[in-house]
This record gives sequence, C-alpha cells and structure tokens, in this order.
Amino acid sequence: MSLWSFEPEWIHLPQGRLLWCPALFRDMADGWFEHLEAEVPWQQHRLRLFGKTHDEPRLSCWMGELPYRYSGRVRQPVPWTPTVRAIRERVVQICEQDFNGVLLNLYRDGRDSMGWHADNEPELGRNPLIASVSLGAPRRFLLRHCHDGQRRQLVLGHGSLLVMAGEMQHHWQHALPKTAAATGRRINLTFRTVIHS
Ligand SMILES: O=C(O)CCC(=O)C(=O)O
Ligand SMILES: [Fe+2]
Repeated sequence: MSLWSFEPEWIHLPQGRLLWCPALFRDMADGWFEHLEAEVPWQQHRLRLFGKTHDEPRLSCWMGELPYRYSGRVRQPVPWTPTVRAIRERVVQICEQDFNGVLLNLYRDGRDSMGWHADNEPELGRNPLIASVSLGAPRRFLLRHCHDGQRRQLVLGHGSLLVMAGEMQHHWQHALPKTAAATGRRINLTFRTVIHS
C-alpha cells in the first residue's frame, strides 16, 4: 500500500503553498478523537485584551519537548501522550520533518474559535512547516493575504491534513471563525518545530 490513500493536492498561492489531504486519516480519525479527548490535559487559558482578561474561546495544550512562546506567554510542554505520539509519527513520515512540538486545540462548539494570526513566532525559524490535523466536526478555515486582502477558504473535516509551507506565515494570516450552525466538538493539532526557545 502506498503512503497516500488518495492523491494529495498542492494548492499554490501567491507567496505560499498548502498541501491539502482531506481524507488522509479518515480510518483512524474516530479512535484518535476519542483517545485525545480523554488523554490530553486540556487547559483553559486566559487572554488579556484591552486591559481585561477573558477565557480563550477554546481549550488547548502545548505538548512536546521544548517550551514555546506565543501570545506573549511561555508555555511549558506536557509530555507526549501515546495517541499524539502515534499521530506525530504519521505526520513526520509524510512531511519528512521531525516535528518536536504540537499545539492541540479543542473547540467545544461553534462559539469556540481562533482569531486572525500567523504562526510566525521567531523560534519556529524563517519559513516554518506547520502540519495541521483536524478531527471531529468540520469547520471553516480562512486565509487572508496580509497585503492585498485576497482570501481563501477550506473546510477542515474529520481526518484531514493541511500543511502550510513556503513563505505562508510571512504573507498570510489564518483564522477559524465562530459559526452559528449547530456544531459538535472538534480537535485540531498543529505540529511545529521549535528551533530554540
Ligand atoms: O484549529 C485550527 O484549524 C487552526 C489552529 C491554528 O491556527 C493554530 O493552532 O495556530
Ligand atoms: Fe495558526
């Protein structure tokens, strides 16, 4: 059997590229979702905005080998859990990159979300490869170009892999918007390589 259960698609954008594999992990996705929900020490982080603190609209967990500074905070890693280790192995094999950390997010319903940002922290290096595995409820993922405002949209479904590559993080932002539609739980894992911290 080949590594791919179907043809992956490269999406070429001005100043970036995406590898899109909508059904790559479909066979494992139910089991992975169930295990991750139970196994990951999900945390509610607080966010400081205009002098007030709010709960972040999602639960999250930074896992891996090194601390990671983002949103102005240093997150200490929790150790790999068995399921994340197994997912990491598959993603490393496909991307040919030895990811040493992963940010896990749990979106409890359509009110949970992530605002516009780029994964451009200095400790990820110049043109980081970010590998995003989605499980559970499908959600819209938006991309917008930082300078000319052009947009793209993908629906990240159960068992999909999206790899952001090239100069993407310097020229594009991404977001996971809220939705008013009745929406179930979703887990997303973004594998990263922290170079220094
Ligand atoms: O949940 C998603 O698909 C996006 C997550 C994301 O952008 C991040 O963790 O940096
Ligand atoms: Fe991101």
